[in-house]
Amino acid sequence: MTLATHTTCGQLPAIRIQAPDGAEATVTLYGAHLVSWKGADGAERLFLSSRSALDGSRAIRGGVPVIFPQFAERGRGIRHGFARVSTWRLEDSGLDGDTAWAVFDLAAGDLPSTVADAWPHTFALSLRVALRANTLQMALTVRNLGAAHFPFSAALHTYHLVPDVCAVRIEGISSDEISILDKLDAVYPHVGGRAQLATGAHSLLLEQAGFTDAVVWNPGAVDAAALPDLENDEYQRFVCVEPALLDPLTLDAGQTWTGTYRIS
Ligand SMILES: O=P(O)(O)OC[C@H]1O[C@H](O)[C@H](O)[C@@H](O)[C@@H]1O
Repeated sequence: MTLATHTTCGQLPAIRIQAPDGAEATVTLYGAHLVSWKGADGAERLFLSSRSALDGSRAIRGGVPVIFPQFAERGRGIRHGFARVSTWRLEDSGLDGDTAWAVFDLAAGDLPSTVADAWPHTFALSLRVALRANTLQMALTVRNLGAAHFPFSAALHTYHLVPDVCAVRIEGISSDEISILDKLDAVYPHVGGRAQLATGAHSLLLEQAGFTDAVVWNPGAVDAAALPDLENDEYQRFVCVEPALLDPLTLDAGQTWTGTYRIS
């Protein structure tokens, strides 16, 4: 049985990962971007904007953008880094017990010279996506294959699909329960690593390790209207709860860092 098959999402080549229990995920090679995740119950768990570019001309709006090596504008490089707008490679895929998985790689040599010149470090990234039943696990690994250290930030900018953002409740990230009345763009440093997201449809356990921080984002009506790749009312259908490593971490030559995000 083939568990990882080639497909497309819009004009983008993608890989569909299917677990024996029916859980499935689709990852575009552009950005190693998880654009769809369905649990074994068949229900979609991720938001994807109906107006997202799906042709490689700009970052995908929705799913799980991989943020590296900088978060937002916290650095001199392109906004949220180059990983989400680079073309990754499917490295391997398989089945561990009931868990289907695939690994995507991006290395310095894959970057166009304009990007590589602006961030001249010998790195390798890998994203492992694994699923079974109603659980998704992502692991982002950064390797320093060069002779000099480099600093980086990273995040898995997850757009959780919700029936109505007003009904969302998040516990475990802040001392107070988080709800979204209008726009929210909040950074929570040094989180404990376990949070509960009540979407209104599901209660999800969010577990992160390696990523020290969390960001919760919803643009609200006004900012959503200014985003060209989001329908005006679509902000009501997602909340981003993002495991993040915001303060740049310095990775010495030969060192490896891994951040994980588990949603169940
Ligand atoms: O529009 P993007 O570049 O994808 O960024 C989307 C959002 O990402 C993060 O959540 C930031 O905290 C927000 O400030 C930002 O607006």
